[in-house]
Amino acid sequence: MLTMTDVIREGHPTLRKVADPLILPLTDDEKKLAYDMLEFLKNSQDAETAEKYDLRPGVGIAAPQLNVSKRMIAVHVPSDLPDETEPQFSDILINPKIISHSVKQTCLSEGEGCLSVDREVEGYVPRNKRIRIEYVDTEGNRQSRRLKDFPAIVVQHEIDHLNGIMFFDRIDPDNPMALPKDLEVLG
Ligand SMILES: CNC(=O)c1cccc(C)c1Nc1nc(N2CCN(c3ccccc3Cl)CC2)nc(N2CSC[C@H]2C(=O)NC)n1
Ligand code: NI
Repeated sequence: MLTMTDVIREGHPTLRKVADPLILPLTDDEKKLAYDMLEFLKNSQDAETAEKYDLRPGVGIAAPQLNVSKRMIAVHVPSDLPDETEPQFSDILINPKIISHSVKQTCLSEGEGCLSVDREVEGYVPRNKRIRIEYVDTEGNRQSRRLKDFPAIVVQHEIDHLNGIMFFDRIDPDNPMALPKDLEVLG
């Protein structure tokens, strides 16, 4: 299983590289990494497992964060409804692409965290409120999804990792709490 020792941190050059597209079909190693990434997220969200293995909770992770410069991300966003067990969005996205997006922007009211960033970075991270993405799943099938709000923020944060972009690159250095017009703060 993956633990925090497998996650590279801010300053590691791989986090600033543009990752390579994956060639299908995935090799067995690539498939195993994909499943391990999704399992990491689920483990990190389970209080007992997270405590036992010292995992930081996350809802998204990108292969470059495991020092694998390939265009693959895993996302596991639980439902925010208490009695709902089905996640809002959970999948492994191979060669994901944002096909289109809303003009409207959004951001998390509490700012963003990242498994590769061991410090609190204040400030709003403006992102598209709605996105349409296309990707290939681990079985090689092309998928198309429309996402909005938190799941959309998470997928944009992880796709940024595939392009060497860190969330704090998107915070206005002069006024981190600046709210661009047409931006709706989430949560
Ligand atoms: C600096 N302030 C903050 O971080 C911040 C501070 C407060 C609130 C938010 C909302 C913040 N922001 C933020 N919180 C998250 N989590 C909330 C807790 N949750 C979680 C925790 C425990 C069990 C299950 C779960 Cl589900 C895990 C996910 N995740 C992200 N991001 C940014 S997009 C990728 C995603 C990611 O997975 N990061 C590791 N940002
Ligand atoms: Ni991150």
